[in-house]
Amino acid sequence: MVFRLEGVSLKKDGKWILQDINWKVNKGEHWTIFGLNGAGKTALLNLLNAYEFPTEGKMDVLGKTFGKSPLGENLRMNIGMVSSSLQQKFYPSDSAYEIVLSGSFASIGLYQTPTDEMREKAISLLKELGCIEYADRNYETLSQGEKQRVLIARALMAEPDLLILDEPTNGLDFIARENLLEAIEQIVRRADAPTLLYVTHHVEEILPIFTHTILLRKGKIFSSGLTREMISTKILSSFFELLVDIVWQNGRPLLSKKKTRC
Ligand SMILES: Nc1ncnc2c1ncn2[C@@H]1O[C@H](COP(=O)(O)OP(=O)(O)OP(=O)(O)O)[C@@H](O)[C@H]1O
Repeated sequence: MVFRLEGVSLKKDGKWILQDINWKVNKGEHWTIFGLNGAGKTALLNLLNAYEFPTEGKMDVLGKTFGKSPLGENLRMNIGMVSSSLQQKFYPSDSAYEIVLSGSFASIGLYQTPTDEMREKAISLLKELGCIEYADRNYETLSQGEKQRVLIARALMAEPDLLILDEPTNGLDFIARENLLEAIEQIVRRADAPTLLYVTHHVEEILPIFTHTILLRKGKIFSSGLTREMISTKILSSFFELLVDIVWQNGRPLLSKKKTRC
């Protein structure tokens, strides 16, 4: 088991942000968290990263029970996180290579001396994620898509058990998005592949590697299970409260609004 939430609810400033979340993720599964704006996706990630604690319910993440073992940094060393808010935190003059290396120490900036092994690993990850040609370029000069690849390589440096990709395609054009999705698909082919958690509000980004999907709406689980069952015309029409159509093409779902007759 990678993590389990049982009856988890989160209240902030008097408002229930998440309610009665029951969710179990097993090794070998890769999940998408699909929800509209304000559904509670970020709140859920903050719980998994132990930045927040549940107001009610029980949580086990990577063998640590919330409320029993010391969490925080300890847990976060095993969770890789890539998000647009993280993108802003790096020093603009650090090179892509230095940023990837800093993943070994889970630090923003490089303050410790990396070993030869770390350096080799960083170069190999830069190659794997297709960023070797801009490895020496300053972070600030990289495009949005290039930055995301570098941050994924950085997250993989620490060999996390769980890799969370929080809307990684934000701001990418079609080609950059598809290239990034291809790189994400390659991650699960690694011998030490982490469990992937992919957060999105775009159905078409749900790749065939994502075996399971959780549909989150208004702080509650609307439905969860096998992606092929969740991403259907019937379930999504009910989820959106709007008649939609899902067509599968090349293993990917395409969403459109159903035409209603006048
Ligand atoms: N401190 C707070 N006090 C009151 N409401 C809050 C607080 N923090 C978050 N919320 C509300 O909780 C809901 C869920 O927020 P969250 O950021 O988790 O949504 P999200 O699914 O990540 O949305 P988005 O896709 O837009 O990023 C939102 O309605 C948000 O306004």
